[in-house]
Amino acid sequence: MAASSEDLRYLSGLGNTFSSEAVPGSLPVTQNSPLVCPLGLYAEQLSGTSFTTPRAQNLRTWLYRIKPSVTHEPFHPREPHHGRLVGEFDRATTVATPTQLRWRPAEVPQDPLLDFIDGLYTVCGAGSSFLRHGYAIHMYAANKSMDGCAFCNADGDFLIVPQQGSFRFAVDLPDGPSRGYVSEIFGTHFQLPDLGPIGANGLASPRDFLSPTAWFEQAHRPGYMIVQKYGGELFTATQDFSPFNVVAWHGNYVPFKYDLSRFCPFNTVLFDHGDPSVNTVLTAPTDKPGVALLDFVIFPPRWLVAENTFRPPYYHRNCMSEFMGLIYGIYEAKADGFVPGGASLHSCMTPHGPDTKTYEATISRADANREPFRLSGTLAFMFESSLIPRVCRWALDSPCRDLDYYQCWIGLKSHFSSHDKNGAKTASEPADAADTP
Ligand SMILES: O=C(O)Cc1cc(O)ccc1O
Ligand SMILES: [Fe+2]
Repeated sequence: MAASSEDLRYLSGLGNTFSSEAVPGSLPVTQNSPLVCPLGLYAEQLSGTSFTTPRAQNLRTWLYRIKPSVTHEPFHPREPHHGRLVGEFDRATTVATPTQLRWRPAEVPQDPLLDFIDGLYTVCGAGSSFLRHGYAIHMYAANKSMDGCAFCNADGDFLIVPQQGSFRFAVDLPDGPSRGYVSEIFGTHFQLPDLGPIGANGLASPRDFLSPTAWFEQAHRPGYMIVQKYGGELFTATQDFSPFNVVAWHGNYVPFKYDLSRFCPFNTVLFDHGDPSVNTVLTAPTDKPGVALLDFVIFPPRWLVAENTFRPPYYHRNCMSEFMGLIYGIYEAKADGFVPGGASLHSCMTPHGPDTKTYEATISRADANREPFRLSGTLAFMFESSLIPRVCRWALDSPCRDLDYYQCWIGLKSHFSSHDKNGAKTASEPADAADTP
């Protein structure tokens, strides 16, 4: 049995410490671990950071369960094992490539039936879940709800971006098939970015992050399967009850969901194209200030108003690596080939930017680019990391791979002329000394 959507209630606010009880009086009030918990529940602490992590980053939750998580048969490697998940990105498992990569969307299969776990496969990543440093980027296509089965991840935190369909955890598919993207971060957690000079408000607001309230099912469930992801591998163990048996809880280590349409974008209002960091929804920091293990950045509908400016993304090479996906619509830098459900990867220092069609259309519509323009009906995103990803062999060999991707820039022709019709300096005239880098 799953909770119907009417049963689902949420608590609002990222980073808050919450309390929730499904039965009045089920949450111990003056201590975490009483000799006997109210209503005969078991107390269980879930630690998301080391015990001694400084208070501002410390994450833990106290759960009051009908039976504790420990009550299960031994773990075994999961069978059948599709073996397309990676937790350590080394030469044995993955490939290094500076090539611009792009993939068409994976078909959501009719057959075989795949739930979220079987439909999940790693595309690329860096580091190691064992060393608690790094990340993995996965994609999934699923056509079946998880039934009598729950997923648990010992390796890291999942940030799931459904592109099609809807689901809830353990992944039920109430409206048919689903497809999407997952970033997984090892050894750290997502937080809201600092806002700097933007001030106290803007971008993603803490109150729009929703965490579920306590909810439980009590029935005897023989053969309930727990799938544990550990070191990039899957293990299963059975138990005779549902793990969704938390009658009460309190703490700040909680799952949350966020509706991207709530994002309040900021942008340049006079000239030039701002850097995409201004659209960061969540960031997973490293120890170096301003250097992310993984930023989740979006390119939402918004007004483009910059004057005398090439408004699409600029051509660039970035020491950060950029994995992109498209949820719906057309991405502003690619006239075609980058479609909803597809993906691209531009690794550290790999040149990229608008395709030829976008460049030519933009500069030939110079007048139109002086008018405010509402970019509508589109939502793209980027997972951006300071760690260079290695790519899974099956992703490189996938029939969805767009081997002609590079062609989208081959048509970029020289527009250079030594006589600038706007009267600016020409190539034959040396620049002023002060202008010389
Ligand atoms: O490469 C991309 O399309 C993402 C991106 C968008 C943008 O507006 C500026 C820089 C950047 O990397
Ligand atoms: Fe980029």
